[in-house]
Amino acid sequence: METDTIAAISTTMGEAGIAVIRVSGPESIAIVDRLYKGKQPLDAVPTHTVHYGRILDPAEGKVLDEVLVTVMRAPRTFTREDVVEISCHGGMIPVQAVLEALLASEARLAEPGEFTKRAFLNGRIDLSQAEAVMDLIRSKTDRAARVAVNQAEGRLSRLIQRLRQEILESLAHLAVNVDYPEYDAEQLTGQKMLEKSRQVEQEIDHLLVTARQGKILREGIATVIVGRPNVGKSSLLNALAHENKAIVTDIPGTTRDVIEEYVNVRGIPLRLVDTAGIRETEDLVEKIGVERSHQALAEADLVLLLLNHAEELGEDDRKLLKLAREHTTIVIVNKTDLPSRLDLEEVTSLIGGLPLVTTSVKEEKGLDELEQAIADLFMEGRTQTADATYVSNTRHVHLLKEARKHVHDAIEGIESGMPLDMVEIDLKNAWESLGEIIGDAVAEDLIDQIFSQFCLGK
Ligand SMILES: Nc1nc2c(c(=O)[nH]1)N(C=O)[C@@H](CNc1ccc(C(=O)N[C@@H](CCC(=O)O)C(=O)O)cc1)CN2
Ligand SMILES: Nc1nc2c(ncn2[C@@H]2O[C@H](COP(=O)(O)OP(=O)(O)OP(=O)(O)O)[C@@H](O)[C@H]2O)c(=O)[nH]1
Ligand SMILES: [K+]
Ligand SMILES: [Mg+2]
Repeated sequence: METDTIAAISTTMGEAGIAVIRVSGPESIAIVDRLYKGKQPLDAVPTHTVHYGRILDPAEGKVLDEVLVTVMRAPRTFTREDVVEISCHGGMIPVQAVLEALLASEARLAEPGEFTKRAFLNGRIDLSQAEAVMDLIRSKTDRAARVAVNQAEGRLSRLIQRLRQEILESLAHLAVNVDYPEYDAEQLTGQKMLEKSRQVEQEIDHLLVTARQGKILREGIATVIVGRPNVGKSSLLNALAHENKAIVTDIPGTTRDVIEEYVNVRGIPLRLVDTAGIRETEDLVEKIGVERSHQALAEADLVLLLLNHAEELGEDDRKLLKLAREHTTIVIVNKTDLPSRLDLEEVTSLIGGLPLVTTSVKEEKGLDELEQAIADLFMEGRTQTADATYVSNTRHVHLLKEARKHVHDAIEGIESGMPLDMVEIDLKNAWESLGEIIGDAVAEDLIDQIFSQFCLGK
């Protein structure tokens, strides 16, 4: 149990309607009470009640802010410690002044994530739930937020606990077998362990399948728009972003550098990159832009390759098409509002099996089809249920893979007739790897590292 009392501003810095300072720890009520002037002292009020009053400068007695104070006594609080929240008028001066008065009065400034860390250390939530709180703050789409909320409420934790329980049951069979060999023949024990282990392996596999989608939900799909100058790349970025983010002109070579924008396509976050049109060029600035385009292409998860419906296929197009076939690419024939000069048959033969969409960004045609093509590629055609349990955290994915390997070793061990006490080691290892996901017996420095990634006041 921590003994010091921590305080931090828990709302966004800057001008706002109100700002909340959170104080947690054994002295939180006493510390705030020394600065607070209201109808009654805070140590006399019932728990989970809100009180109007003023915060005074302890030295000079001048009013720092008019506030509402919420008093919540342990253990029914966010941290399971005594918590006091002070709602100040928004605006940095009064909030900072109140915080400074608290710090001058025995409270310590909280480290990033320290409130949530205390909730974890005091056993209110486990590690994967704490990590989900952070994911929730950072989520960029509704769907990502929903996944994080589910995880914060302990859905992944319960699944992991169930898997660990299944492994424990296998181990228990073994223990019975060792203690009372006449009770259960070794072969029968092996058979039961095999069944259970296969089941666990399958469930871990299920979870790992969700990991790819989980990563997409968290980080977004690195998507690059490429194509010859003037095919409409920047126009497409603007259309997908529903905003004029990139400069569009009829002059080829308008985009000189890489432009990045987060867009949300049917709940899938794309980290969309507009690039300089790719062509052989002598212009130095443009040349650098073109090189960056090539680099963006190399790093992309998804390539949107634009061709011009109103122009014949050029050498640059052919080169790009060849490159694109090495990536996950959607070929887009743009400017279909203009008369056709593009040989679509040739395009079809050059792109192999790549999906092809025709658009007129100018007339806002074909954009739905494009969005559908993107969704098809990345949601693998499956409808997303809101209640699916996703793994989205790289630390969790790594540990699940580790656990899967141990379980697999156990299965192979049983199948090849290895002594069961050897198999026992593999299963114990699997049990431990799974335990690390929920923070069972993880090293202190890892915990510090995880929580330090949180924002201040969380
Ligand atoms: N003002 C304020 N709003 C907030 C938070 C906060 O700390 N303060 N939260 C902070 O992130 C989130 C809400 N999360 C919370 C989670 C648990 C408890 C809590 O007190 N849990 C106790 C009591 C539950 C009960 O009474 O039923 C517990 O679980 O023991 C409070 C907030 C979002 N909004
Ligand atoms: N007719 C027609 N014009 C379009 C369409 N899409 C874009 N344009 C026009 O084509 C011109 C070039 O568009 P941009 O979006 O700047 O093209 P870009 O590929 O980003 O060009 P660079 O950055 O110069 O490589 C602009 O005048 C756009 O208005 C379309 O579907 N039909
Ligand atoms: K242009
Ligand atoms: Mg452009």
